[in-house]
Amino acid sequence: MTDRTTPPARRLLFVHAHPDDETINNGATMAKYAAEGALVTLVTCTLGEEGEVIPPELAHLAADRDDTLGEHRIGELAAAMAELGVTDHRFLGGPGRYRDSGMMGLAQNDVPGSFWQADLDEAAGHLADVILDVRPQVLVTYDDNGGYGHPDHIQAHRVALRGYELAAERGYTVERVFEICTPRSVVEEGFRRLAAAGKDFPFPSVATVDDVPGVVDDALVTAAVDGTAYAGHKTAAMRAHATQIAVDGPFFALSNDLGQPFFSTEYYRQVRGEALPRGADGGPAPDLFPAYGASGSASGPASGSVSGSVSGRASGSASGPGGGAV
Ligand SMILES: CC(=O)N[C@H]1[C@@H](O[C@@H]2[C@H](O)[C@H](O)[C@@H](O)[C@H](O)[C@H]2O)O[C@H](CO)[C@@H](O)[C@@H]1O
Ligand SMILES: [Zn+2]
Repeated sequence: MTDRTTPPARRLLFVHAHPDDETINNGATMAKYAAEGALVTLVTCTLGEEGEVIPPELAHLAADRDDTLGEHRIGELAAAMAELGVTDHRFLGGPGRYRDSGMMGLAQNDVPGSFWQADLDEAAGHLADVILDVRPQVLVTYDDNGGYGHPDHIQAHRVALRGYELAAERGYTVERVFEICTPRSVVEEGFRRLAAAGKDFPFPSVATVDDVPGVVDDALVTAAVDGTAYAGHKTAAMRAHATQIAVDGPFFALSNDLGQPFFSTEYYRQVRGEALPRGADGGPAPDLFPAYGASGSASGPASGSVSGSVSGRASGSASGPGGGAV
């Protein structure tokens, strides 16, 4: 239980699959809100035990060697959170409760105790406990494909939306739920920037737009959080996840060595709650909380709300439990 006599006015909950996803997807957003005095809570669903290992000197940590990568990534995550100024980070059901399921289609998907095999309501119940403890106004997770079809990302989405429902049944409704996304125009510009780097590009191979998770048409983007001022914090936090991420200038690569552009503005699509007002220019809102202009030009809650049943089956060969609506 969190002892908060007077919790910060603004409280956000991020639900992620592995240590590193929070920084890759929301590092600048988390640093921004933490710096502004909001309570930023991260729930990570696995320890990332099945990940690959970039530094050769740490290769022994891998699941098929010492199988101590999960423990090591707890330390990486703590270091990354320190860089972002995030002090409340938890593992769903406690460290090691749900094991990394590996990439879609691998045998690890079917291992008892893997997150992909989790009982949805049990896992979502753990998240609802956190929601009732923190009482966030904002919840952030992946889209129903987990961004790129990883089983733990898909399951994290399902657990997040089901946890939202269970918390509401227990008396607390999160005001707004957002899915992580990236507008197509931004991704394309990022790859143009990458191509312009030419021979100075630091990685042996280049990712493509299709390698970027959660790309959506620009019109579907609800909020764009400008974290430019926190780009250094995000970069440092990515470096803290040294077994998973290599950073070089404005680019980064995962263990697949596919260089991709780094973004310090991070994007969100609202899927639950009262519709967030558009930005002053009619574009995406600049904040995950409704702004009320000092001029009295209240841009308060727009009319209408966002709802829908969340469903989706994993892409790929594994047919994980808990498929269907959540
Ligand atoms: C960003 C992310 O979700 N990383 C996951 C992912 O890691 C990828 C996986 O090892 C793949 O085989 C590599 O080609 C790719 O470069 C990695 O990013 O899956 C891991 C296993 O489930 C997970 O631990 C890691 O956090
Ligand atoms: Zn992940």
